Amino acid sequence: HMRVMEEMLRRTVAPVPNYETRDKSPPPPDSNSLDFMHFYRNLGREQRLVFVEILSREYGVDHRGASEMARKLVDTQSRDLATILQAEDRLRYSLTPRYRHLLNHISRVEGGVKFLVDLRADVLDFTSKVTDSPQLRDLNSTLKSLLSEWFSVGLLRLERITWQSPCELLQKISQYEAVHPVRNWTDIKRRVGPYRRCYSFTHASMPGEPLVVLHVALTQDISDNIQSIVREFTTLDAVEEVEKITTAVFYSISSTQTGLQGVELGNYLIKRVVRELQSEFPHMAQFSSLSPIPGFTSWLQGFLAQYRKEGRVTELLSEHEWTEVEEATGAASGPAALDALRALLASGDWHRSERLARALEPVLMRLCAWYLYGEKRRGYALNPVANFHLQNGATLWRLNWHADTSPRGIANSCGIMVNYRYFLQETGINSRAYLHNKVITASEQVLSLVAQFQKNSKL
Ligand SMILES: CC(C)(COP(=O)(O)OP(=O)(O)O)[C@@H](O)C(=O)NCCC(N)=O
Repeated sequence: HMRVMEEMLRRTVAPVPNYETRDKSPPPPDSNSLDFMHFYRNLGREQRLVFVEILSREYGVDHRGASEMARKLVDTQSRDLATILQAEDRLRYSLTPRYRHLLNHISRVEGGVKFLVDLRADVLDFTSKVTDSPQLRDLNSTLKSLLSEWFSVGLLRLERITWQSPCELLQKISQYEAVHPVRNWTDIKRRVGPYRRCYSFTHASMPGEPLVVLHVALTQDISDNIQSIVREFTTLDAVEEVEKITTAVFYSISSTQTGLQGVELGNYLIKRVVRELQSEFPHMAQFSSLSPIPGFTSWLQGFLAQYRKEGRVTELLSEHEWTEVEEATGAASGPAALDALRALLASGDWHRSERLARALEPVLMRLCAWYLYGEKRRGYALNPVANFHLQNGATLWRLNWHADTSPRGIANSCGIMVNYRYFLQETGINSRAYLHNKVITASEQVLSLVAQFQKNSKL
């Protein structure tokens, strides 16, 4: 197969036109791109990896040519500006990988942009799982830079999905819903019904394909639980009373194209929807997410195990809290009580006991505040949803106990949900503070929960 692949690449990846005639040379025939796409689509996963490795290795930058241009540029430093600019442009041209010309040609044929989105999804998959080849990383960054230009916010179209949208679009929206799964027609009808909005970004190169989907609830205050949004049986044909709409609650966002990861579509969509809602409801004053906290329970299990191993069991809960846990579980004190607690958290059973839930609320709330505010990965919030909203400039605003009482909500995050609030005048400052200085903007409620955690763990 290698020979067939190499033959296909030789035939379809046109040589780089030389610098002097680069603007005059005719583009290669569309058939080159179409043959390349057709060949690639018929390869299995392993073969695709081999194919893109050859593409990235043999059809990248001509390193010798680039270093030659670099030397020439150094030699022209004493010359006039026009000569220097010319030498710089030659160097720039020599640093363009040969496959970038191919990717540009592919983007111009029917279905080419969608092909490149899917190609990047494969490359991301390979670089994250299989190989760490620097050339493959270069191919990924070339694809990402091209896609970021083509999918820039000015070229995206905002679409509102309603009950009158085509069935196939409503079905896609239901299937893409990654945060609170849609179970049936009534579900999706509610999500696009009264006091709800559903928006997506689409792009001319991928007609009918929602690239990222945002679900919004229109309310009178910032929701503190998801049941009132996805469960409550509001009459599906109610007429919206504008005076009841002062707040927008973003309760689900999902991007649908893996290959567009890093293009920040979700961030752009939230900002665009805020503007859309402000024009529909000029008096709208509050914008916030109601977000899950995926990973909190499993993080907590590891955290408790760590404290048990270090014999610091008493530090996590106060005397009184341990007593409550021991009485509610009948466990002995110390490590045995901690093991009982971990077993309860693993099963979610604690949630059925009113008394135990009341005893655990302060403990789990301050541990969750610490998880969101204090736990980091490379300096940024460990929790991916927190990281996403904080990058957008949102404020870590409020933790909500008993916010998602579904089995999934209890299992994933002990039923706790969080509001990342968008104070529109501050998102720019907050985003820069977070991205440049890793500063998390948090509310008094969150900071006091974090302080309680820190006080306890210094006991
Ligand atoms: C949260 C999402 C929408 C952010 O996407 P986006 O703004 O495009 O960020 P990025 O992928 O460009 O970094 C995306 O990461 C996603 O779909 N996550 C899974 C569902 C969820 N909301 O956590």
